[in-house]
Amino acid sequence: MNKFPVLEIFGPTIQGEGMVVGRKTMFVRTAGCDYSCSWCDSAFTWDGSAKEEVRRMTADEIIAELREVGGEKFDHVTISGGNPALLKNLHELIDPLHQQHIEVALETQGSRWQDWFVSIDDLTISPKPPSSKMKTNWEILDDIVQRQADHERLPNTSLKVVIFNDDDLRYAEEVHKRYPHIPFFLQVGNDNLEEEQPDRLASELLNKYEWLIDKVMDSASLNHVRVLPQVHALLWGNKRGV
Ligand SMILES: C[S@@+](CC[C@H](N)C(=O)[O-])C[C@H]1O[C@@H](n2cnc3c(N)ncnc32)[C@H](O)[C@@H]1O
Ligand SMILES: Nc1nc2[nH]cc(C(=O)O)c2c(=O)[nH]1
Ligand code: SF4
Ligand SMILES: [Mg+2]
Repeated sequence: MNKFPVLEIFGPTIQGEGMVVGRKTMFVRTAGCDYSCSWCDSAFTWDGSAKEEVRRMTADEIIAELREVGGEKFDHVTISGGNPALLKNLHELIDPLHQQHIEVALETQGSRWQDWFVSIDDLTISPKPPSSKMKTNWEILDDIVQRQADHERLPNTSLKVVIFNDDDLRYAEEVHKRYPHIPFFLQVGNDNLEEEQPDRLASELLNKYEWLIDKVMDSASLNHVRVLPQVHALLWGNKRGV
């Protein structure tokens, strides 16, 4: 059995973002990322600050802990990171979850393909806009979308772009134009990762949400889209494990 680097197992909570926002789910957060986004809200997964907390776990051990923490009170697991698409053998976790009638979602930035993508129920691909300082590899992103289409998995796939400024909006327009048939989400960027008081963060994020809504309403190339905040950030701020 392969071992996966795990930083957090928590829930049940609501999926706070994107295509299945509001869905009751457990989270498994893996360590390690091939990106280093300037505004990453989970930088502890790759910047070394939590390296002592990383546990190398088999799929069986992860599922046992999901049951320990969540009991019978879940039927959906979201795998995030870091970039869980760095893990070649993740089907070892996904397949037994499906056997237990548990749906599996995954968050990734679209920098790597894995064959097990086609068995994910809710695949969120979140290419990174200019404010992140990361560069999109369009060839790889095209390839991921094409492979999902070839396997008739587009109904299980979405794109989610985080927006901090006008440049990011232009990038989002470019992504939506390139993949018009993929459900498209624009998400409010949180640039106050230091704030410890949830109510103060919420009021800032709501202002940014309104700004983003106004911008999207005003764009003729962002019509078949959804605009969302990070609901968990509105409720619980920058707290980990919620
Ligand atoms: C922490 S990432 C992990 C998964 C994967 N590495 C990715 O970026 O898609 C999960 C989601 O959080 C988003 N995210 C990260 N930092 C954020 C921030 N400061 N504000 C809003 N969304 C953020 C990412 O764009 C991604 O959609
Ligand atoms: N509630 C909740 N929803 C989320 N959606 C995406 C998350 C992530 O960090 O990937 C996340 C998270 O950490 N918590
Ligand atoms: S790709 Fe995701 S986990 Fe990696 S640095 Fe960017 S937001 Fe953070
Ligand atoms: Mg998060």
